[in-house]
Amino acid sequence: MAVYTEVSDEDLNAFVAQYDLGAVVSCKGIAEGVENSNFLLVTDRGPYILTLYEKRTRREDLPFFLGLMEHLAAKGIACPLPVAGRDGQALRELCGRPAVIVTFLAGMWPRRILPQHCAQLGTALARLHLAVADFTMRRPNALSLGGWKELYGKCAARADEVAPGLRETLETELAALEAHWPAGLPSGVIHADLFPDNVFFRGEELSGLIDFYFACNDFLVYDVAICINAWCFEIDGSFNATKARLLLASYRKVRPLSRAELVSLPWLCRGSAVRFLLTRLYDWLNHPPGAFVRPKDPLEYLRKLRFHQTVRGLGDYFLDEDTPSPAGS
Ligand SMILES: Nc1ncnc2c1ncn2[C@@H]1O[C@H](COP(=O)(O)OP(=O)(O)OP(=O)(O)O)[C@@H](O)[C@H]1O
Ligand SMILES: N[C@@H](CCO)C(=O)O
Repeated sequence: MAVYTEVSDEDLNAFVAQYDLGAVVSCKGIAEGVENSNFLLVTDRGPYILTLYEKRTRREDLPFFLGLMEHLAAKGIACPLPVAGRDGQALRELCGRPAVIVTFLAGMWPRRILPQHCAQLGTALARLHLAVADFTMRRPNALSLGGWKELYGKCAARADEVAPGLRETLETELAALEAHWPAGLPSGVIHADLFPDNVFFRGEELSGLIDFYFACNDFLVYDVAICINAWCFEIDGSFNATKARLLLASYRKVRPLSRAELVSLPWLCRGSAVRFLLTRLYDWLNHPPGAFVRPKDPLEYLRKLRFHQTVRGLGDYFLDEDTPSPAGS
């Protein structure tokens, strides 16, 4: 479960006393998530989420993430809002970790993804991209080509322990991505980790987005590629074109995609597959024995990468247009 840092009652009470939230009623560790320690904190004022930021979240990035959530909430995007203490500060420290209390978002993430979830996701993602247009803070994507190469360097020697030939696959793919990565596409702040467990629904309706801790500046359509990988494959590894088509169609109704963006999608899907393959591979290889957080399966993303490598054009995904082939590298 994702509680890396235990918080004593004494520390918690002293921490919460800095806010206008009344007294602590209960505080329970949340099992889900792999990055940070999350607690469901209930005070006299109701439920909140207490997050202690762990290894991969850099302290200097936190003002960007918190500023982004404030900006989005002000624009009407349903997302957690950082709660300020009586001193006006939202970001403080608890048990030696940067820590924040954010508002609680009602809803559940979908355990079984239906096409209508993907349709609503497309709308929400496009709205998010429009809402960040006037957000002025910037954070370069540390997990793009340069970051992938760095991660590859840390994993290469042991990659074949996870799957025979993985080292060579990654090396060849990174070179291909470097040669074909698009340039000059419309850019802005992207969520960059909008997996199903970060999208809440109440009944049939999408009720909010969480977990902005990988948000960064990059091509907006790269976020679409991340979502295609995270939402449009079935458990057996097959690509679900209906889901992808719905995701794309609903996105394009809110934020039209240019031809250049559409044509780039296959390479962006390959890049996104490599991004999650590499972070998962790194976590898999560096997982302390006996740790309670189960690392996610890197090979799921190797299978997705292999699928995208066979794609000859956009028609193989969801569009009828005859577009140039990204394959053949
Ligand atoms: N604002 C919120 N309102 C309600 N529940 C929340 C909120 N934030 C987090 N949660 C709960 O905590 C869980 C973990 O949160 P989150 O996804 O932010 O953690 P993480 O460690 O960053 O995980 P990930 O592995 O997705 O990066 C969520 O699945 C959800 O159950
Ligand atoms: N969503 C990521 C983990 C958290 O960032 C993954 O599934 O690999």
